[in-house]
Amino acid sequence: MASISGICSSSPTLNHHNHSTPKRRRTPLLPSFPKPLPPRSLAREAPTQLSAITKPLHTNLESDPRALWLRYVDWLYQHKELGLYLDVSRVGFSDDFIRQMEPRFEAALRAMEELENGAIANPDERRMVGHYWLRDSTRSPTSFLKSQIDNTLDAICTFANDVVTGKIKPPSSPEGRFTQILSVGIGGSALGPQFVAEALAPDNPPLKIRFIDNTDPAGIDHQIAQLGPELASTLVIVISKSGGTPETRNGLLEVQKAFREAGLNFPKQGVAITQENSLLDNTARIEGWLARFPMFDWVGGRTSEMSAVGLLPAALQSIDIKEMLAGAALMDEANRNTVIRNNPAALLALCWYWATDGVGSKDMVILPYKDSLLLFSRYLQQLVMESLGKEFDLDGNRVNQGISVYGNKGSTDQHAYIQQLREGVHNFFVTFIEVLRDRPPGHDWELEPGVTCGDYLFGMLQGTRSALYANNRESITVTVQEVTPRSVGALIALYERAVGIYASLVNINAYHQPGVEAGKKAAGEVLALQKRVLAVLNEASCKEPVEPLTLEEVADRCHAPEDIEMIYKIIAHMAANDRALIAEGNCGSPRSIKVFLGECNVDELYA
Ligand SMILES: O=P(O)(O)OC[C@H]1O[C@H](O)[C@H](O)[C@@H](O)[C@@H]1O
Repeated sequence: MASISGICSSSPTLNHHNHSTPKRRRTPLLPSFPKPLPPRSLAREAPTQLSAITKPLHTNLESDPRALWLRYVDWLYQHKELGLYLDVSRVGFSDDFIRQMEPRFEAALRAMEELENGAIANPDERRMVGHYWLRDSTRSPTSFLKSQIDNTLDAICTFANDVVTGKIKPPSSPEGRFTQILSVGIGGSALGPQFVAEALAPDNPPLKIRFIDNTDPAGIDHQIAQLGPELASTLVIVISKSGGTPETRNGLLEVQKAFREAGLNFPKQGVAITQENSLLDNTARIEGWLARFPMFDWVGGRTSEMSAVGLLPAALQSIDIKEMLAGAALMDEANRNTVIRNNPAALLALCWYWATDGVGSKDMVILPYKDSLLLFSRYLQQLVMESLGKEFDLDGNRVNQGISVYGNKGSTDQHAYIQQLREGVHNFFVTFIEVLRDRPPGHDWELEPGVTCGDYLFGMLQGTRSALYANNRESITVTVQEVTPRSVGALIALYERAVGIYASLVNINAYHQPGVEAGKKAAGEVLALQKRVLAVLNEASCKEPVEPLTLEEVADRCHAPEDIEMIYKIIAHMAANDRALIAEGNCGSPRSIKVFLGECNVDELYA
């Protein structure tokens, strides 16, 4: 047989996929490209259902230093107990704009109040939205929900304490106690714990945390390899609200395989965080895992950091979770204020509306000047974009809402993309996150007369803020004293509420994610098609002599000629992983290839 060339690889392999009955498909898996849209006008139209708000097309930002200082002082929001400030002076909204927005804010704040009182705030899924109750259970609408929250928090504290003190031990570790956490989860079941670990974990936590948040086999292998012999003292926390997310299931199966190969007893080291009676919950119960913690129907994944999802991993790293909850509760209280300028979340939402024309016309760039807040922008990306990125509003009008979020950290980004922010396309507004305390007390020193390392960081932030403003680029600054469990809890609560208020302002449901399903469904169809391709190839490879097939022949025999491009991609992927052989041609010229399987699977043939 001819050898392989191009991007395909050569070694034969066995395949064990089930045979499924081929069905004729109507919709191709790779849709043809839609016609290009006409260029978007600079000022997009406001959503049809809401009365238009007048805003000058080009904002004339205040340039007189004295007037700017007065604007700064006038609008500065301070939360004394949290030591948190919000400066919106470098966003150019006018008094007239605020007057026009006031009725919408009144409605939005009323909607938030109803949500907190237990209204069905997620109408599509007929669900309450209760993440605010997690940090003040007395606000839950029923005593049953209150006891669920309180009992879960108690259970988390007791379990974490028992693990950290070694009362709960891994069965076969020479260390005699758990030393590592391997967290398996994706999206809202990973981003909060990742952000909080990066922000708050001490340098030497009692348990170090690692994450599997993808179905990338090489990434999973890397995490397991890094654990090495410490797998024996690893607590595996599998997190999934639905309990059926494929990536998380795959991560679990891979980890369980590693445990088997190391001769370890997985259930004695496994913890599940999921909704009661989900697939994951049932598996954990039947297999007798070490512990199970609930996720609640009324807490969405992207707002679950203050549930067991975020609190258990944090507590195991000795992060003070009660302080996180206290910070969030204080912020929630402030965000119930009905006067816009005294309500930090409302102020943020106001700035977002102004900066993006209420239609997402500008991106939100998040720039924390603190390494430990590196993952804040990634965390906010899901919170903001999955909540606000919606095709339809609550009245069924097509609005294609959303605000794009990206960012990394300063001053690092000043040596990368800030060039474009200062001088390039004007399609963003910035949020600086400033941390006043540079280092723990007693560690500072002057690396040149009168100047510390932290002074440079401060100077970089202030310099960038001024330079951007001088070029008409708007910015918000959120300032905290220190990165502590309390301030991180407050930051999370601030953005959760700002998203909720903004969603009301633009009349969308912030608490569902219908768009995510389309990709998941399409992925399922690709895998189903792959099984059919394998069955067809297996049949041809079992012939004497073996019958290599062209792509057209595979597509015909799969009864899926319209899916030939996807079939090509499936075959190229299998060939790159030594699971199919290219007999002729190469993957660079798809029409030339003839493909077969290295071995015939007779069982599969008669399955
Ligand atoms: O926690 P899970 O049910 O596994 O869900 C994990 C993630 O999956 C989905 O893709 C949703 O869009 C996310 O909102 C969710 O956080």
